[in-house]
Formats: sequence, structure tokens, C-alpha cells
Amino acid sequence: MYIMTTFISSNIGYPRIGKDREWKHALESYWRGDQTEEGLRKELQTIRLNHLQKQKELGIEHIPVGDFSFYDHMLDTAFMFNVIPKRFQSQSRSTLDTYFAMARGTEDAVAAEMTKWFNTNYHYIVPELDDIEPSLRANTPLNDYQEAKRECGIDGKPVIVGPITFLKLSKGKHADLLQEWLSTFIPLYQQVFSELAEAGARWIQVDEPILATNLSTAEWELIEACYTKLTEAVPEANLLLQTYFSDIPDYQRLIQLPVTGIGLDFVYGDNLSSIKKYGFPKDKTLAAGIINGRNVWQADLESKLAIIDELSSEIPEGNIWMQPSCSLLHVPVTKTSESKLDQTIYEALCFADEKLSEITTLVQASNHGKESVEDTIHDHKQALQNFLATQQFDEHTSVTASMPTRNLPFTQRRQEQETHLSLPILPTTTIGSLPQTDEVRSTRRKWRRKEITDSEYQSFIRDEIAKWINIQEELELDVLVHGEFERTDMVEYFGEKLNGFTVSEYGWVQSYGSRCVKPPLIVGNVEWTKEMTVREVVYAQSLTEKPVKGMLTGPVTIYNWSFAHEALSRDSVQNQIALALEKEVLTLEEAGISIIQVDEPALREGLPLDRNRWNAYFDAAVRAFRYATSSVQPGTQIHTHMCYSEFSDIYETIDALDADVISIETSRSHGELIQTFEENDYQKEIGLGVYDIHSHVYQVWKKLEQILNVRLIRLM
Ligand code: MET
Ligand SMILES: [Zn+2]
Repeated sequence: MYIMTTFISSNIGYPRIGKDREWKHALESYWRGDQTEEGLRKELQTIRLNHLQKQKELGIEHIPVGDFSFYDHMLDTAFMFNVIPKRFQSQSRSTLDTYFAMARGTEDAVAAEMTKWFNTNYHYIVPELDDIEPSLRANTPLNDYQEAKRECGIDGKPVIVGPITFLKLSKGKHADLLQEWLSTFIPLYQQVFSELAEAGARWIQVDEPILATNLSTAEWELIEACYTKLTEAVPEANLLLQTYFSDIPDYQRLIQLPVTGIGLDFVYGDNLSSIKKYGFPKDKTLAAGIINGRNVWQADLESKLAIIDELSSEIPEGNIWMQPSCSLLHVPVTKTSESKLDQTIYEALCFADEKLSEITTLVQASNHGKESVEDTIHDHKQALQNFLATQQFDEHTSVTASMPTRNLPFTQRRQEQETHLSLPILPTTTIGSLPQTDEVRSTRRKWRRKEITDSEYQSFIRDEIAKWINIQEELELDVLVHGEFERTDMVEYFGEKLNGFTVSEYGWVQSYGSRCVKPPLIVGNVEWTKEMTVREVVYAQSLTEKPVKGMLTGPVTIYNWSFAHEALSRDSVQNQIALALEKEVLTLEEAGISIIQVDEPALREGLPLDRNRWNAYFDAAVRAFRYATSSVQPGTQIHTHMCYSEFSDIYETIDALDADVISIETSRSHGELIQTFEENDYQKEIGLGVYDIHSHVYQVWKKLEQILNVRLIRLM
């Protein structure tokens, strides 16, 4: 019997790091000098091919190729187009080392800036458009396409960052020169596409997540002209314009672009309403992102099928693909490695591989009837129901109508803090964590494996703290930190201590370069039951006359860097976290800690892509931060810290947080981030982060002095 396969499965991108983070280990061993370039290339190829094979076995029809990377996909795109700033060009370096130099810096060249990829905790390397000679250095998607065919017999779907997203996310002279840059880059993209089509690629996935942001009419005209040129020049290439992370504010313009297919997110934002309202072109393929690519919980497959039904009434048969809502880069690889989780939680979990299985189940159900996968659908429903029923989720927290407020305004608090803390005019401090050496990590591992006792571990941590209090004293720093030696990660640590969280064993996700994080899982009401940081900070304080900063992660960051089920509202979870942190803040204060830093590095990152949704987000963020920090005495100094954020958009929110001091990064951004504060005449205190901790290169004092001088003059 001939079976019509109306619906088709696809994937947008697969995690690079590997099930056991083998990608990370391979890179780091090369950087340490323990591996040759050839060895590294071989190892990474093995990982890459394994991932392709796995997707094939899971039954995915359109398998992405070219989504794999040696570091970051924006860096790859810059590199393939020879967008290599002069300072990295050196005859003595191999091509691969030039690539890594851009990402990580060298003795003589500051690393390129890195910043967050839309509203995720993934950092990309920012391309620099100054002083470059773009050309097609290598058609890397083509190489990847051919490799997949040759080595795995997979006719993959090449993936490339599209020109609009690439240029809009670059920095340099482009702001008003998008048009000029497009005229340089369009021919290069045309060449990439035509070579891919010639090699037989059925589809090319062109990632343009920037289309989910608010673009001007002038920009849309450029986008239309760009895609018209691209498709006219290479009519044989089937371009699938892929968007994700939100709905498309200019949906009507988007669907008129002359591409063969469009990929839309049906988890975040409300693209479904746009389709119902404005329809979808009959001659285009819709790649429907229906499985959440940013969360780790199983989907309710029946409700997903209901979405497919709605789409099917608008879109002709054969034109719908089913795929995750975005690249699976943002979720861990597979849940099968987890052995310690509560069974109910385990059953409800869904990492990258399991998500791909959900896709194939949905495709199967749509093509052959629900009955054909009845058991799977039933199991999913059951698992989800069990999870939501047995974990305690209570939407109501003691949230008040009025905004929590400190009992004195900043100017008066400042006076009290000055007397209380007696700091010099330009106090020096650090952001908090001091080196997690191999010894620190291996001792923690031993303690986890119960090879050493609790008290042995604690005394080790105490010794580290003492050692570093000494070092900081010798360096004559003014505000000291305890060093965070007891923490694996600034969110995971709190996840382990607060009620309502649980942590996975292997749920790693790439954050930047080889750095991975393990977001904790929110599985119930968040509650403070015991002190989390007091012991270490108070111990550090007992060793010095100078103030030691208490160090906490803020509510917005904890929420953003955890996996909360989408059935729970952000506000209620965020407020629960905030109220739990407030208890910790007050406990620290009571124990004699006068400076408390509440880090919010993810505040900017969580901003919705669509500006129309910003205010609600800001209000909730400010409220949560102030719940956590407002009830301290006026003489207690509240700090916050954000890194790698563009502040111009969120200045008012930062001001509204009402922290006494904000520490920001001013080194790697080459001092640009400070501008907003200068322009707005910020009245509270700022810590200038002049030493870039993400670069492995020793930074010369002269340089720092220079940055500092310029900043100070400007701020005065
Ligand atoms: N206190 C934290 C630390 O120093 C802040 C990090 S922001 C990503 O690690
Ligand atoms: Zn930071």
C-alpha cells in the first residue's frame, strides 16, 4: 500500500558538546597543548559524525549539517567570510589558531567581544566589520554537507547564519551601513548557496532569528531586496528561512519573502495567531517548531497534535515539517545518563534526543493516525500529569501590590554606608569567584563520592578562603570576597540548597566556548529552609578587618538559568526565588555582613525579543530584585553585577533595581558598555570591570590604567 507521508521531520541544530562533554574535553586538551591539530580535528569529526548518525537513527528526515562548530557558529560565519580583524592576522599562526585567537585572545591581541545570543545564555563571538576584506575563504557548509553524505550517507540540510542576522549582530561601522555591507555579502552568500545546490542540497536552512525582533521599515526593505537578490541569483536553491525564539512582529512581510520555506517557532510568542489571521502562502513549506527546544520537559503530545491540526487547515498537505522550536544547542544531550533523579521527574524529562523522538512520534501520528503511537502519547501524558501532580506547585506567593522599597533613598543611604564602611574614594574589589583550581574541583569530587567527610571538605574550603583572604590583603584590595570555592556554578549551587529545585547529573548545556553549565530543574515551590552562603562568608569576614562581600545570585538569573516547566508563570517562580533570597540576605546582614552582592548577569539576556513585551518583563525583574534586597538596613550596601550586557536598552531598569553599586564589564567591550551610564548621568556607584577574566592572557597594567583613566574622566 502506498503511504502518503504528508508531514516531515526535521531538526534545526544538535548540541555540540557530546553526551559526556567530549567536545569540551577535546578542545581543552588541544588548548593545553596535549593534543595536536590533527588529533583535535579527528576527535571532533568523530563527535560530529556520531551526532549525525544518531539523528538518522532517531528517524529525522532533514538532519542539519554545519551546525557543529569548533567554538561558535557566529565565529564560524565570520571566519568563512574572512571577517578576521587585522590584529589576529599573523603569519606564524595556523588557520585553526587564528580562529581560536579571535575567540580567546592572544598575548598581543584582545579577544573579540562575546555576547549573548538573543535571549539565551549562549554567548557568540561578535564579528567586527572594521578593517576587513570579506571574501569566501571556505564554503564550510558545503564541506559539512559533503562529509555527511560521504561518511554517513546522509543527505543533510546545510545550516548557515543568514546575512541580516549576521550583519545586525556584528559591530563596527555597520549601524547605518547595512545596505553597503549587504552588497558586499550577498554575492558571497550567493556563491555558498549555488555551490550547495550544485552539490545536491535539497534545502538550505538560513537562520534569521533577528526577524523576531522589531525591525524598521527601511530594514525590511533591505531584507526584501536581499532575499530577492539571493533567490534570483540561485533559483535552484531551496532556502528555508529559519526564525526562532519568538513570533515575528512583521509576519505579513515575512511570509512574502521569495523563499521556498519558512521556519517558525510555535512554542514562544504567538505565531499561530498570525497564521490564523493572515494565512500562510500556499506555495511555501512551513517548518513548524512545535517541540520546545529550550526546555527539558516532555511535551503534551496531544496538544501539539492539536496545533498541527490547526496548521493543517491553513497549509496544504505535504508542506508542513515538524521540528524543535529552535536549535537543540540549548538543552542537554540525553536523559538516559541520569540515574539519580526521582522517577517521576525522570519520566517527565526530555533532553535533545528525547525531543527528536517526540518529533518523530508526532510525525508518525499525523501521517498514520494517533492509534499508531497511542502508547507513546499515553505514556507522555501520564508522565507529565504525574509530574505536575506530585510536585507541589503553588502559583500564589506572598506578593504585595506595592513595589518593595528600601527605607531610605540612595543619597541618604550612601552617607550611612560611608560611615559604616569607610572605604577609600576608589575602592577596589573583584566580582566574586576566585580560581576553581584542579585541587578545588577534585576535592569536591572526593567529597561528593564520600571519599572525604563533610568536615574534611569544609576545612579544605576554609583553608582556601583563608589563603585567598591573605592574598587579597597583600594586594591591598578594599572589599574582599570569600572566593566561592564551595560552588560549582552560581546557579546550580543555589539549586542544590533551595527547596523546589533538583539537579541533574549530566544535564550540561554550552554557555560559551568550551564552558558548559548545568541548569538546575525547578520541580516545586521554591523555599528557603537553611542558610546557603553564611558559613563561608562569615568565616572569611572573621579573618579580616576589611569588609567581605556576601555573594548571591539574583532571582531573575536563577530563574533564567534553570529549567522551569512552562506551565508555571515566570513571575510567580521568580518571586518565590526572590523571597527565598531575601531570607538569605537578612541572615547575612544579621551575621555582620555589610556589603551584599546580588548578581543579575542574566537580567538583560531574558529580555523578550519583541519590545512590546519589555515592560512586563522589566516590572517583574525589578520587583523580584527588590523583594530580595529591599529590607536591609540603609547602612548595608547592596551591589549587583551584570556581565556582557548591552545596557542602553535597560538603563531605567538598572536604575530602578536601586542597588547601591553596580559592577559591570568594561574591558572586553573596549569600554563601550559604560557609555550608557555616562550619558544618563547615573547617580549611584559603579564598579568598572577593567580586568577581563574570560581571557587567558595576562593583561598589562598600562592597558588597564588607560581604560580606567578614560572612564573616570568621563564619569566625573
Ligand atoms: N559572583 C559571580 C562570580 O564571580 C558572578 C559571575 S557573573 C556570570 O563568578
Ligand atoms: Zn559576570
